Amino acid sequence: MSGKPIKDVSSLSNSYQMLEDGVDQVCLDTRDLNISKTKIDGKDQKFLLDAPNEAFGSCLKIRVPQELQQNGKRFKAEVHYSTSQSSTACQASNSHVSSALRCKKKPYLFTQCQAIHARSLLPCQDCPSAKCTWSGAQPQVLLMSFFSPVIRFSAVMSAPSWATVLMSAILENKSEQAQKRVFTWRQSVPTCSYLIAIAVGDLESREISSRCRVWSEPSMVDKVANEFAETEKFLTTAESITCEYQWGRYDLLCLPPSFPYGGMENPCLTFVTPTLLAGDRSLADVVAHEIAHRHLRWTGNLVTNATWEHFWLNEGWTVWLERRIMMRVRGSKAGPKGQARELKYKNVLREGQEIPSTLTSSLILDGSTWLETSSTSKVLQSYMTREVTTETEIGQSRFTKLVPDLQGIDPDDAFSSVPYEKGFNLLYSVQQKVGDEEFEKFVKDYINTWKSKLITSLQFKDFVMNYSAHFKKKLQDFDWDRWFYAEGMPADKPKFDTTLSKLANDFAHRWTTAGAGADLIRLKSVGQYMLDQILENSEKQKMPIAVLQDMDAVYEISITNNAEVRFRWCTLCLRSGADFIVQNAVSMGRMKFTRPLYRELQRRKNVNFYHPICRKMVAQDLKVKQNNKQGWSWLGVSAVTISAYLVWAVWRIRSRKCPIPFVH
Ligand SMILES: CC/C=C\C/C=C\C[C@@H](O)/C=C/C=C/C=C\[C@@H](O)CCCC(=O)O
Ligand SMILES: [Zn+2]
Repeated sequence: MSGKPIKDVSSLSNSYQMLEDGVDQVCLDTRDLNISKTKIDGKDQKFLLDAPNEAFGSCLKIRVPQELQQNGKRFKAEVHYSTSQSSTACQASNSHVSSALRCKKKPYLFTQCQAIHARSLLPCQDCPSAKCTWSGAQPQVLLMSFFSPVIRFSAVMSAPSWATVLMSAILENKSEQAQKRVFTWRQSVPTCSYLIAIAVGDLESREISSRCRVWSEPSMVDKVANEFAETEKFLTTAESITCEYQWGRYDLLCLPPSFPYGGMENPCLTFVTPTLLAGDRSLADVVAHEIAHRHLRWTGNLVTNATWEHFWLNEGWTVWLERRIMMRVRGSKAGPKGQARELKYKNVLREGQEIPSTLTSSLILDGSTWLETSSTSKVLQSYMTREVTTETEIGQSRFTKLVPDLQGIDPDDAFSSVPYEKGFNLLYSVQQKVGDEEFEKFVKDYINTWKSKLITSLQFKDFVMNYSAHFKKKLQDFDWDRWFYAEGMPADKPKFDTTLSKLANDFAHRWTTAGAGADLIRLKSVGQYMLDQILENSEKQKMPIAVLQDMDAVYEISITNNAEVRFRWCTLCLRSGADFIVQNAVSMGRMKFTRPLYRELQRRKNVNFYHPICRKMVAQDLKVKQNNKQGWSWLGVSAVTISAYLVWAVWRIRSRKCPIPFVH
């Protein structure tokens, strides 16, 4: 807690059983760990740490004595180690990380292990195919003991008496000892290393339901409880679509602003970014997404992609279920901002067709426009519509394959919205071909068949094609190879209702060309999509600052609490050179926003605020060399007071009344 991620030496103790003769070493993934000692059955043993590979770290090899090298032999291997400041899994700080939330008082530590960062927290088999359970044992700083083949490890953590330790597990015991608190955790569902998660800080909680509790720093906790008050409703809805929730508790931790993702489906304890705190629950679809991961036994946490190449099976399915949940929860009733929903569901009724998702974020609304127009997919989107031109783009285009080749590649480098949106498109396309009712039944059968198993894309294809004669017939021309292995979107994509997207395009066109007149837009969803379209148009033709001022007068965009809208607005303003907008910047580290804004900003300041994963990826985006320990080597170049992301609030037109709110 003093700047180093995990300060003291931890010991990790694994039990192994030989499954064949002649295995002479135990190999574990590590990255930037300081290994001091290894033991087999309590006796010191030699170990070897491979030279580090940039993407994958170093393999730790512990020598197994000759007498234990036969099939059936059991032994215990121990690793004594400490993490280092370069740990990409951890972000620890004394106070400044939380500053954007004005909770500067206490240190905070949190981890993010997906995809392959667990190895920088503990030596482990850091791949989705290795799962483990864990339970409490002797109190130690961090004791983890693994058993093979279904590995078990125990997690006992101590912290100062003001601090709370949380973990992606069920709390077994909490005790107070001389000026410290000791927490013991149990996870009885076999879980992959990428789902191990820890957070330590000055944390407070509020109960939402008998199985849901939200956590955050004290000054935020009521806001967080209000924003995520629908969590239990999402959970029960997911249960009605699929099956009973398996993980016991569903708690939610709202992290400091530097958390690099929207949400992370850590078992029993979802991690979420504070950028979801819109104040009106309008960004709760991310919570539905994380529930979809964990609630269902199959979309990620119980049925797991066998390797990261099949990541779309985690995320495409999760997006499908997230949208299903939101349809059920928000669809039938008009909410406080009911106009958007009403219009959407009128369209559904009129056309007898489902509009995917709530349209609250950048979505595929239109058969001819897919993917979000912002965020990480900017480059990817361009492949759908035009020829690839630059070398970087050629490098990236391979990741628009649903099943990319990740040989030798750090999964972080391949990450984009492709597995999410293209994956969803594939599933939705199958649904449209076989019919809604048949698909719903298929979903339940799929879950029951594959729960607690690993799955590859080809296994999925076989399962679908052999599911029933009806499926076989309806999908006889389905071009699986094109979906899996070709770049971009296949021509045979699902059809979506385009009413709203046409409306948004029309408004965007009017703002772009005439510079006014879009004042009929009352709907947040359309407004957001409209901004996407304007952004796209503004690549060719900058929006004049006067028009932006007009837009802000009409919609009051610059005071919205909706981070999705704010992000688009900031990008647009920056692109138009309206730098005066960004003087009082508030920093947020969610990569979805940070990376594109950094690309837009091309300015360099406040780097150490950001999470190590975010720093790495942004450094790549900007093609600069990163110095892990001190932030970026180019830090300090800029004299301008601009942090990276959400850049907020100085400028607002006060002289004009805003007749129609953008809907905040
Ligand atoms: C082809 C796919 C390659 C790799 C997949 C595995 C992991 C990628 C790695 O970079 C980690 C991703 C973590 C994601 C966590 C949560 C997301 O759902 C958040 C999405 C973006 C956001 O909303 O901020
Ligand atoms: Zn997900």
